[in-house]
Amino acid sequence: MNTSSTYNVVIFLNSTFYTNSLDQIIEPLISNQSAIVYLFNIHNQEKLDLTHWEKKNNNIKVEEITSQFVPPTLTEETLVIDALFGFELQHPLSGGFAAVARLINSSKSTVVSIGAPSGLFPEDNTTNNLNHIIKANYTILTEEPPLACYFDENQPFLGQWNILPINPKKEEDLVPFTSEEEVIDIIKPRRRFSHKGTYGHGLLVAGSLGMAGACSMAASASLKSGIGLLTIHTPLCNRAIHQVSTPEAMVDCDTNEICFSQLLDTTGYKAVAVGPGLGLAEESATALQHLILQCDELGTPLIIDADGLNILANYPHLYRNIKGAILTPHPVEIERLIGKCNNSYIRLNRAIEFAKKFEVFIILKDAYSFVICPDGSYQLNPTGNEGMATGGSGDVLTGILLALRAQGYSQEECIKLGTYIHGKAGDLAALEVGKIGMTAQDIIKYLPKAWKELSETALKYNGFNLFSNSTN
Ligand SMILES: NC(=O)C1=CN([C@@H]2O[C@H](COP(=O)(O)OP(=O)(O)OC[C@H]3O[C@@H](n4cnc5c(N)ncnc54)[C@H](O)[C@@H]3O)[C@@H](O)[C@H]2O)[C@@H](O)CC1
Ligand SMILES: Nc1ncnc2c1ncn2[C@@H]1O[C@H](COP(=O)(O)OP(=O)(O)O)[C@@H](O)[C@H]1O
Ligand SMILES: [K+]
Repeated sequence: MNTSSTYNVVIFLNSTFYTNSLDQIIEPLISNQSAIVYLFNIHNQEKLDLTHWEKKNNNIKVEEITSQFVPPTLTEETLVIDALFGFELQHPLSGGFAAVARLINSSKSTVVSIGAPSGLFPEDNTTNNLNHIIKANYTILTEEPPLACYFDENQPFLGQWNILPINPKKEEDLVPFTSEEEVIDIIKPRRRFSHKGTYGHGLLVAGSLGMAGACSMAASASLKSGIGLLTIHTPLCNRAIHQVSTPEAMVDCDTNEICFSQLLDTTGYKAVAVGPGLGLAEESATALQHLILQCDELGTPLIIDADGLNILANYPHLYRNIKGAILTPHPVEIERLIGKCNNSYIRLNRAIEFAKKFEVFIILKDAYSFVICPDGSYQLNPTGNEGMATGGSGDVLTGILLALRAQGYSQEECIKLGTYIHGKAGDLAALEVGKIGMTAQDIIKYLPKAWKELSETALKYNGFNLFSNSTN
């Protein structure tokens, strides 16, 4: 047998593999280079005969593997094509296939997986053997991505992935994403004869000594998302900061110099958001419990973020008092509520269980954020980018959500529209200033443009639902 070190391209091909990929993907990848195909004609399957293909391309040699095979030498220069398994696997790779995965993973070759990095399951990889999944540099998906593609821990297997939908999925099998059509149906126009009272008075309870910024960014984001009136409740030490940074907002100072401590009356507020930069002081924990009970009793729409969630996690008996609230945890914050999770799939499912059990709405924030409703349904948010991985981005989202709840949007409308516009503003910021240099303040800066573009699209495509949906 030839040693493969003489070949530029080494292909591991399974006979069950969708054969369209041969001419549509594999041939163009090989181009005119010398290539060897290790063809695994799997038991019980119809045999794949590549004799004709081999004859047509004289740079390609096909070697059928029936039992043992001498593993090829894979060098830094070799291009490895993994065309063994797509996303249909239900058991970890074993035997010879596991050995191939280990061989490829220990090499320095560039690896292109087709269909899936062989060995990866489409959703739940909890029972998988992670050492037996091929680590690709690039994956060419032959159908729309399953859930596993949106989880952080699977990216080392997938590498950079792209979709070439040779095998398009049925609508009902697609991972659900919030669409632009959906959000333009949600967004409401501003009435010509409206006033600040029309768009709600929101209360932002945020900030502490050293974290005026979190409060300030949430406040600015609210103000740039259409809120009618905004009151900031914050410790005394930050009063001057907010009066200067957001003069449009009123500042209601806590009696405590450095942290949130007062028992608040939420009467008169259309919505309350609590948490950004709040800190974890004991006084704040007491005041937060009171605030949660108040909102529950008065039915005040509530958004809980950041340290609000961190404090809440210490008082599980209060979970039954947050019915109808919106929670906006990042992965570390949600685990304080639902316990440590071994992977993103478990985390998502436990978050869904939590949403169902306590009838709350959750935005599980990450590179792809999940918006989860109490009926257990969820959607992924399609907007946003890695430039948003910077302190304060989440505080901006909280501000947006407060503005939307104050304006009367329902929780479901609010989480879908809010995450969408947050990511869109981030995308506009990235377009203008780039992903490295952008900050949370740039997301705020581009919020008005994001709202403008989305409103114009809404007006163009559905006349803004002027008659069915407007605030009056
Ligand atoms: N300028 C300011 O005043 C700022 C204040 N902040 C406030 O600081 C307080 C603490 O919040 P933190 O979130 O920093 O602290 P946490 O202790 O909740 O979480 C911090 C850890 O979570 C990790 N993490 C975050 N997102 C993750 C993801 N998607 N996947 C995996 N790991 C992830 C981070 O790497 C970090 O190690 C909050 O009240 C927050 O509002 C922050 O928002 C940053 C800016
Ligand atoms: N890589 C990324 N791609 C898209 N969005 C991101 C990315 N990283 C962070 N984000 C978004 O930025 C926000 C970060 O929130 P969070 O972690 O609470 O930040 P902070 O506490 O600093 O305000 C979330 O909305 C998250 O979805
Ligand atoms: K594959």
